[in-house]
This record gives sequence, structure tokens and C-alpha cells, in this order.
Amino acid sequence: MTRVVAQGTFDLLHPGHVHYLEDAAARGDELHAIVARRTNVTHKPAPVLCARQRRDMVAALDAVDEAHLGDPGDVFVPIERLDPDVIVLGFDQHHDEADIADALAGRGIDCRVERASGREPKYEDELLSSGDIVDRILRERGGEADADRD
Ligand SMILES: Cc1cc2nc3c(=O)[nH]c(=O)nc-3n(C[C@H](O)[C@H](O)[C@H](O)COP(=O)(O)O)c2cc1C
Ligand SMILES: Nc1ncnc2c1ncn2[C@@H]1O[C@H](COP(=O)(O)OP(=O)(O)OP(=O)(O)O)[C@@H](O)[C@H]1O
Repeated sequence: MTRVVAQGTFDLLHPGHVHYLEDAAARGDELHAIVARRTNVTHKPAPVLCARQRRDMVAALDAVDEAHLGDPGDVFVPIERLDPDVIVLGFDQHHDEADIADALAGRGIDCRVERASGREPKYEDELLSSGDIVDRILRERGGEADADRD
């Protein structure tokens, strides 16, 4: 039984997310997805949807066996609990494979780190970015932010 872990923000699901999770699932027998906490999304605007809603939507995808809320503090806590055989990084994720492999080795976790493929738009105007979807909503509908959500 090969256990695979994928992770990400997964705000406003789109076909790029489905591609990533299907690619990750194809690398083993059981796919667990970890959904990032809002406070850990620091390299881009915070997600619009709360962590639980993002987790529930990811869990509903066919490729995913189980989806989990990420740890708010130490991102290796869910990895230690799940004890995967493979962690699959997204094609454009900023994490460095070697750094993660070192951190895993330092905690005594025996796990490969692989990189998923990307998905190009299949038709004109297909939006494969949560940020692009938000930008379009703001352009076409306008809106106000509620900074108090998780
Ligand atoms: C192996 C691994 C485990 C992670 N576990 C968590 C976690 O438990 N909690 C969390 O908030 N973020 C976790 N993250 C971070 C996010 O999934 C993600 O990399 C980042 O915060 C959001 O950026 P992205 O969706 O653009 O990749 C983890 C990342 C990696 C590589
Ligand atoms: N077009 C795509 N092809 C393959 N994987 C993708 C694609 N878009 C996103 N992913 C993957 O899905 C995972 C979660 O991505 P994330 O939640 O950051 O979505 P995003 O839409 O890329 O975000 P944003 O556009 O706001 O930066 C990441 O591992 C990312 O690499």
C-alpha cells in the first residue's frame, strides 16, 4: 500500500487542482490531501474560503481518499501522523524538494519527495488559478473584504 500526500491552499477549486490531485493519486494507492491554514499562506493573498470549506471540497474529489486540515504551526505534524511513502509537490510550488527531504530525514521519516506535472488550459479562457478567478470576480462584480475570517 503506497500512501501519497499532496498539499496546498485549494481556494476556489479549478481544473489545475484536479490535475494535481489526479497526478498525485496515480503515484500510489491512497491519496491524502493536506489543506493549508490561512495563516500559513504567506506568499500570496490569503484564501477567500475558510480552511474547513476548502478541506471539504477537496475531500469530495474522486482522486482524494482523505483530506485533512493542515497544522497551524508545524507543517510536519500531519506528515508524521500520516507517515506517507511519497509527498508530491505541485508543479509551481515554491518548496524546495531537497529542503523537504532533509527535514523529513531529520525527523526520521522515510518518504520520497516528487514534483507533479502542470496542466495547461485546454480551451481559451479556462482559468487555472484561484488568484485569477478572484481577480475576475473583483473586476466584473466588485466586492468588499472581510478580514476576520479564518
Ligand atoms: C510537506 C508539506 C506539508 C505541509 N503541511 C501543511 C500543514 O500541515 N499546514 C499548513 O497550513 N500548511 C502546510 N503546508 C504548506 C501549504 O500546503 C502550502 O505549501 C502553502 O502554505 C500554500 O501555498 P500553495 O497552495 O500556493 O502551495 C505543507 C507543505 C508541504 C510541502
Ligand atoms: N494549472 C495547474 N496545473 C497543475 N497543478 C496546479 C495548477 N494550478 C494549481 N496547481 C496545484 O494545485 C496545488 C494547490 O495550488 P494553489 O491552491 O496554490 O492554487 P493556485 O490556483 O495555483 O493559486 P493562486 O493562483 O492563487 O496562486 C499546488 O500544488 C499547485 O501546484
